Order: sequence, then structure tokens, then C-alpha cells
Amino acid sequence: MTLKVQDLTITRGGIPVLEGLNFALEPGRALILRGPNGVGKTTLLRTIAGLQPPLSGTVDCPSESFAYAAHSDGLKAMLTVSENLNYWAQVFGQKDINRAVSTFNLDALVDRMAGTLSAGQKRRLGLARLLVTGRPIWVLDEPTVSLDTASVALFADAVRAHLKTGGSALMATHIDLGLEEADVLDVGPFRAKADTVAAGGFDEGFL
Ligand SMILES: Nc1ncnc2c1ncn2[C@@H]1O[C@H](COP(=O)(O)OP(=O)(O)OP(=O)(O)O)[C@@H](O)[C@H]1O
Repeated sequence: MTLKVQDLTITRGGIPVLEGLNFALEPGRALILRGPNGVGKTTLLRTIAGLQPPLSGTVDCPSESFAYAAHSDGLKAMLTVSENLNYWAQVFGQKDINRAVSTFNLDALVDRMAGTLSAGQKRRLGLARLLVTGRPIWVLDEPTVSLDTASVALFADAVRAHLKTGGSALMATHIDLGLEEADVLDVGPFRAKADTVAAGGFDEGFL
């Protein structure tokens, strides 16, 4: 499934942050978003994932195509690693969590409560959830935060495997993952010029 973004303008707090964005992401490809802090990468990923509406323009892809991994891992602290993965597998109508466990080297942790994991282990579990969604387009916001070098390599392998099976990945990251299948989009030049409050006002859901 191809993701097409056309003439997109997005807002945060009711204020346009990026405008005039056009790009396509084909199956088997990754697109890395770059740009300085605060330019609007998170806002763009949230808009594409369908969590907030654009001010104008279109995201041509059903929101059910996306698996979104935000800054926060969104884990259930009082459930074990396997219970967390089984929970998400059920939400997405999937059954098998074994591949997610082994891909992110969670075998020794499956019976640990998520709340007792280290920051990097939590991040690995958060990313492992992508594999139990069965969704083709991964939308990832700084996925490697808290990961050590070995875990970054696990993550890069997981992305590569996903691309090989026809999936795609859109991510904001400052790290070079060494993905040959990746293109880079610097969103800096698309910074919105107008800083007027957009119609519809404040997006309270962001707070
Ligand atoms: N609740 C809010 N209300 C108004 N403006 C906000 C709110 N939250 C964030 N912003 C502003 O929106 C702009 C875009 O933020 P966003 O998080 O999308 O940037 P980013 O490129 O992902 O940044 P970073 O690289 O630091 O994660 C920033 O200038 C930020 O200060």
C-alpha cells in the first residue's frame, strides 16, 4: 500500500507548523524525517497516523494501515511482557507473539512486569508491538531513544525485514540506521510562514 501525502499543512496548538508537504512512500521503502527540534515532525507523524486532522491537504491511505509508535511506549505496567504483547495482538486480531519476542530479544523477560523493565527494555517491548499489529505502514517517532547499540541494530533488522515483506516505514530519527531502502526528507524548508491561529483553534487533545 502506497502512502501519498498531498499539499499538506499541519497545525499544533492551532498554529500552522509545516505547510506544502508532498511525498509518497511506496511498499518496501522507508522515509526518514529530519529537521530541527520543534519544527513539527511529531505533529506530522500524528497527522498522518490519523490522530489529528490536517489544516489542509490530504493523507491518501486509510488510517487502519498504520501502526504508530509514539515517544511514549504506552505499556501496561502491571502486565507482563507476554501479556502486553498478547493484549495488543488481540486488539489487532493477531495471535502469534513469538516473532515479536525473539526479534526484540525479549525471551528472558516474557514473565517480567512491564513496569519493572529498564528504559531500553521498555522501548524494545514498545517496538515489539509493531510486529503484532500486522499493519503495513509503520509510523515511528524517535524509535531508538533509550536503545543501546545492539538494540538499535535489532530495530534496524526488524525494519529491514518489514520492508522485505512489502511493508514500509515513516520515521523521525536523528540516528543513521544504515537502511539502504531509506530516503530522507528534511522538513525544515516546509516550516509554515504564517503563524496565525488556524480556524478551529486550540487542539486540546495534545496536552
Ligand atoms: N500543546 C501545544 N500547544 C502549542 N504548541 C505546541 C504544543 N506542543 C508543542 N507545540 C509546538 O509545536 C511545534 C511542533 O512540535 P513537534 O513536537 O511536532 O516538533 P518536533 O519536530 O517533533 O520536535 P522534536 O524534534 O523536539 O521532537 C513546536 O514548536 C512546539 O513548541
